[in-house]
Amino acid sequence: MKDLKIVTVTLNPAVDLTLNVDVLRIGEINSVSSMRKDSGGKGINVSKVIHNLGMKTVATGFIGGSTGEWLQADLKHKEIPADFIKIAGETRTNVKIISPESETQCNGTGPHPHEEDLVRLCNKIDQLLEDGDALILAGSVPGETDPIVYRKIIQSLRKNVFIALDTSGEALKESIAGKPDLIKPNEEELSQLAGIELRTEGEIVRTAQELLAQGVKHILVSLGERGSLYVSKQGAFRAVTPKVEARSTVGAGDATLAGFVTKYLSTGDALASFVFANACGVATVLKEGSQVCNRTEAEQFVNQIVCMPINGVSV
Ligand SMILES: Nc1ncnc2c1ncn2[C@@H]1O[C@H](COP(=O)(O)OP(=O)(O)O)[C@@H](O)[C@H]1O
Ligand SMILES: O=P(O)(O)OC[C@H]1O[C@](O)(COP(=O)(O)O)[C@@H](O)[C@@H]1O
Repeated sequence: MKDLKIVTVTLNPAVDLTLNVDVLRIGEINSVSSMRKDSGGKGINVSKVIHNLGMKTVATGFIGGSTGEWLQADLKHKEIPADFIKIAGETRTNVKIISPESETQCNGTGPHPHEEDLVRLCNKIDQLLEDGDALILAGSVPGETDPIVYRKIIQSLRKNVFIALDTSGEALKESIAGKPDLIKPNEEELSQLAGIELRTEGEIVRTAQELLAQGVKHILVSLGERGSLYVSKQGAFRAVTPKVEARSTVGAGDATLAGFVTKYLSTGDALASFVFANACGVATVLKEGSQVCNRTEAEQFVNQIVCMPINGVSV
């Protein structure tokens, strides 16, 4: 069989600076007990997981300035294939403050690409992909960039590939018409897309079914420590994850997406992919900072994920 590959696109990468504090007091001087610096941004994290799972991946997108250089060097050190486009401006730094009670995130805006940078990116994606591969578009849209950007990228594709999208707000809304094969919103992102607060499992499933009608084939809604929901033509399913002592949930959504697409591309089994996705998510919350799971860590959780069909969806 051909060696399939997953290309990830991060329009707005970040260096994640994680500060661990024993107590966080807003408006006061806080002591940092430990800190770490990781390369981050959604597509980049997805590529890290795919690489750890043993599948071929290439990370692309936009980087800028010395922060971008650091990020690229870090990926090189981790032997993760990367092929980024340099743009003007400085790649952002996202600060995560973790205390025993809370996780606070301060994320930057990031430099925005010009129209010609986008053309270069679309050409690069086309060069990197072959028929049968997968493309994962993940993360926020930088600065003043038009939120239609992901739809434009999808529409520029000349290869027959599986397309997964993980973004939020206007960018998610504008991308649905591009008919990505899979989306992975969390509960809040799906509520924003629906324009109402989704309070019950039934409401989430019904919203997902409306998206199916609009051409999205797989909807994976992550619910943090409550696991996730999966909706496709096969039906609606719930996965419950085991209770663990989370060190940092940063990157858990990215690991979930990577787990699903990696398994789905190699097996075509959507439910096994859904279970594996959750196993990757749980295994990642046990890691400090923006570190992600490897295959052994994820596989340890597969048998502990309880996956069941959702029958008789109630409001
Ligand atoms: N505290 C937790 N305990 C166990 N599993 C978790 C926890 N937080 C997240 N997960 C797992 O990781 C997945 C993705 O996490 P989530 O926080 O929903 O993603 P996102 O970062 O995109 O909002 C969840 O669906 C679940 O499987
Ligand atoms: O692109 P966005 O939505 O601003 O998010 C960027 C942040 O998301 C992360 O990729 C983590 O994402 P998840 O916690 O959703 O998996 C961080 O590495 C990064 O700082």
